[in-house]
Amino acid sequence: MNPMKIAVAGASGRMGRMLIEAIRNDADAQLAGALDVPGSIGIGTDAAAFLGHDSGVKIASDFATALADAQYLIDFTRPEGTLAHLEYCAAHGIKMIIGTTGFDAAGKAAIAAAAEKIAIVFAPNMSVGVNVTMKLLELAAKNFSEGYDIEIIEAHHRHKVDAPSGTALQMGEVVAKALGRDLNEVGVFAREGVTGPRDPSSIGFATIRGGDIVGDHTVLFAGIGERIEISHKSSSRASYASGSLRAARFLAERERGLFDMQDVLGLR
Ligand SMILES: NC(=O)C1=CN([C@@H]2O[C@H](COP(=O)(O)OP(=O)(O)OC[C@H]3O[C@@H](n4cnc5c(N)ncnc54)[C@H](OP(=O)(O)O)[C@@H]3O)[C@@H](O)[C@H]2O)C=CC1
Ligand SMILES: O=C(O)C1=N[C@H](C(=O)O)C[C@H](O)C1
Repeated sequence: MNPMKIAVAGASGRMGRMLIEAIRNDADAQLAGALDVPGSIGIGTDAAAFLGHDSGVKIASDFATALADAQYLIDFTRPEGTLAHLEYCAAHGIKMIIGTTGFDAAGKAAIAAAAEKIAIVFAPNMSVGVNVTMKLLELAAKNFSEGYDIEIIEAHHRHKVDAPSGTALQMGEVVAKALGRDLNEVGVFAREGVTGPRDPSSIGFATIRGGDIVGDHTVLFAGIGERIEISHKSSSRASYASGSLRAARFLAERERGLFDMQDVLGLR
């Protein structure tokens, strides 16, 4: 098999760098482009310079240069960036792996519309562990439908800009769906002052931001006389990068359509 020609958006970011390192270590993948915003610190430098390596790929800010040789774009940036890249990729037949979080409904609809033209994997968490945890949550929620209060607690590093995390929201959606509830109706995202007693159908969210926490998620099922906690903790971003490359391999045979990591991992 020829190596997959992969460009990375947000090349100077935490995930961008992790992806460039993962591509370098994967015999099936080749770094084919590196994209970042105008004015970003790495523009014009070699994309693998932080590894002390010369990849021959310079970080560029214009899409035509950065994506000229790319078959795939892996995008971990910001919603507005991803949506601009999406338009270009859909017009030029470049498949996308989207890890960015924090989209509103219109952004998600734009991704779904683009997937009629190109193949896309879009998931708030690319790690195998988190995606298996989603299945555990489905099972747990079905068995704790009465008498258990459900709260989702997530913790991330001080630089994270969106809350709750995309993963926490997906966990809430999985649990709500298993219980026949709508997260838009039962999600509680803030509590302060005299809140009154807890609505038993609610799903609460709590967010912690600090230091260099990579990403912790816990779903708490609190009953009378017992508590069940299902937790996942990331200690490195490597699992997100390896999951992204697995997603690219999954897209190799697909021309169009919207997929997530449950599809990639055969968990659906
Ligand atoms: N799905 C998953 O498994 C995971 C998802 N994420 C998500 O990925 C995203 C990025 O996370 P992280 O790498 O930590 O963030 P960083 O801030 O470290 O990196 C973001 C990168 O995107 C660039 N960028 C910023 N704004 C724009 C824009 N408008 N258009 C294009 N590029 C832009 C930044 O450039 P500059 O530095 O110059 O501003 C930077 O290179 C977040 O949404 C996060 O939640 C993170 C980890 C795992
Ligand atoms: O910003 C991060 O770091 C992470 N973001 C993703 C999210 O919002 O769920 C995934 C992971 O938790 C790390």
